[in-house]
Amino acid sequence: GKYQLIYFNVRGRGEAIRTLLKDNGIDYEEINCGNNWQKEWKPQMQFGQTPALRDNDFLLVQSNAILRHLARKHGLYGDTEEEAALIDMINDGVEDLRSKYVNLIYRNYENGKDEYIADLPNQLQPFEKLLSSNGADRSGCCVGTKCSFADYNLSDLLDIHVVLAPKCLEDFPILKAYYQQYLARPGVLEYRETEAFKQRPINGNGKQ
Ligand SMILES: N[C@@H](CCC(=O)N[C@@H](CS(=O)(=O)O)C(=O)NCC(=O)O)C(=O)O
Repeated sequence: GKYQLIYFNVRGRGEAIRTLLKDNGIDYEEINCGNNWQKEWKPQMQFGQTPALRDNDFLLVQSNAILRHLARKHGLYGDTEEEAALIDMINDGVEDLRSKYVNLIYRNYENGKDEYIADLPNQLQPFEKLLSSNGADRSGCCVGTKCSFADYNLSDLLDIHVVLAPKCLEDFPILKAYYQQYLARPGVLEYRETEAFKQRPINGNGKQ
């Protein structure tokens, strides 16, 4: 049956999942759990949190576990064990920066934004270096020559940081080209032109 993505109407930790599904032509149903979160949805979730993916009668939470589950099922996890390990490594690096971003947005935006943006080059440099060794600026793939789930997560991370700090990729030509390759993917381009994408806030508190 069809997958169901259960999340709030925000990009947040769901957008990499949505873009992976859309770009790979994988049909899914979007369920907005914001309407009755506390009573109906939160109690069903293993950690009381969302996003969640329902795969028939299998319910999975944790955004990175969802990305990996879809990657295993749909061939988006590299071609060798080493590639899979590098994809995991990069995705974990994305998670580290995403967690810092989430903390800024929800707990320290007014006082922490300038310092966060000043430190952003230090956070992006490792990705620039990692992607400079395999032609990711041309292929759009952070590992090997085929897109993986980490590409959707890393590209979404760059996407939300370009909103926060528009010039943040100016000193990172590889990352900038890699991000442009992502935006030019037919499936991504098409999805980003939908009203569903355009009207969806990045975060739940209106800050970006
Ligand atoms: N580690 C989890 C974090 C999930 C999480 O923090 N979810 C938030 C929503 S969001 O921050 O991802 O937008 C949530 O369910 N909050 C509601 C609640 O905790 O009751 C993941 O990666 O999925």
